[in-house]
Amino acid sequence: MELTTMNHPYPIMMNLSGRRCLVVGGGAVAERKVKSLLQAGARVTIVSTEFTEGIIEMENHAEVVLYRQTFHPSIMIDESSDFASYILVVAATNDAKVNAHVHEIASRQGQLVNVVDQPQLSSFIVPSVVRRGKLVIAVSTGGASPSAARKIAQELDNAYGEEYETYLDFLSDLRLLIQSRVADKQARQRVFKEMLEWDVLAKIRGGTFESWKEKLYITLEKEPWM
Ligand SMILES: C[C@@]1(CC(=O)O)C2=NC(=C\c3[nH]c(c(CCC(=O)O)c3CC(=O)O)Cc3[nH]c(c(CC(=O)O)c3CCC(=O)O)/C=C3\N/C(=C\2)[C@@H](CCC(=O)O)[C@]3(C)CC(=O)O)/[C@H]1CCC(=O)O
Ligand SMILES: NC(=O)c1ccc[n+]([C@@H]2O[C@H](COP(=O)([O-])OP(=O)(O)OC[C@H]3O[C@@H](n4cnc5c(N)ncnc54)[C@H](O)[C@@H]3O)[C@@H](O)[C@H]2O)c1
Repeated sequence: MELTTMNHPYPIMMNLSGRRCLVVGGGAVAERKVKSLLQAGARVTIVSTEFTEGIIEMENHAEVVLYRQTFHPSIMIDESSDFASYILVVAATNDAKVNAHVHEIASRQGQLVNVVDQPQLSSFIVPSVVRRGKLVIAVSTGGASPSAARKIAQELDNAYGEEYETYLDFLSDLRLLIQSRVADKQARQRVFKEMLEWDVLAKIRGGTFESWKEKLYITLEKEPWM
């Protein structure tokens, strides 16, 4: 049997902060997609005949709007309505025809669309994700086995501890400092590589990181930087 999902997916990290997204359907799958959209800072409108308890609780969230109604194309087409201008659409009902209809309208309008029961129609699929502050690890099987994607992500979840959040914040701050102080591109890149060899993670785990960082910054202040 041939795999009908994506053979060459293009992985991207999208900035959805403040962007409007539409989820059609209010079951367990819709709830999972809404949660991940909210984590990304999106504003989410959910249209469904019924909602899970979890989605109803989300109504208190400032970025969530619920409409209890049957899907109708005007929801997505009518420019004057509250529903227009979604950057991203998720078709998550348990009715394949409705999901296909949502897909058809979204595609016609050039919107990105995820169809939860027909991956072959989707312009994007959702990976399993592990987050440690600025570090985001996304695992996808291109739809071949969502449960395998989840299992692999759980393995990575165990392998990459909480210390990675502090570590990435440190690398990010230091990188900005070096970018502002070291004019020579090659010299900058040497320092970036060298930074990765310092055993910072062990220092974070061992509780000596803050005092070490303080000393490092004092030393760096004295550096001639060229
Ligand atoms: C990663 C994750 C993200 C998320 O949903 O947020 C996600 N599915 C997750 C879990 C999961 N989904 C399913 C099971 C049951 C076991 C099983 O069937 O394996 C489990 C396991 C579980 O629940 O533990 C069933 C299932 N999933 C899809 C179909 C339809 C089809 O294949 O036709 C069916 C069959 C429905 C049926 O037959 O009735 C389709 C998709 N699911 C995807 C993503 C996309 C491909 C991802 C990839 O492979 O890269 C894709 C293509 C579209 C999309 O949804 O974007 C999330 C883990 C979140 C986490 O990490 O916690
Ligand atoms: N992508 C995935 O990760 C994944 C995982 C499991 C299942 N699925 C598929 O996703 C589908 C949805 O799963 P679920 O567990 O959330 O189903 P569910 O039955 O719990 O929820 C379906 C929701 O769709 C709403 N709905 C149905 N018809 C509608 C309409 N015409 N207009 C508006 N709302 C409508 C219902 O009110 C309900 O809230 C399943 O049919 C299954 O095929 C996908």
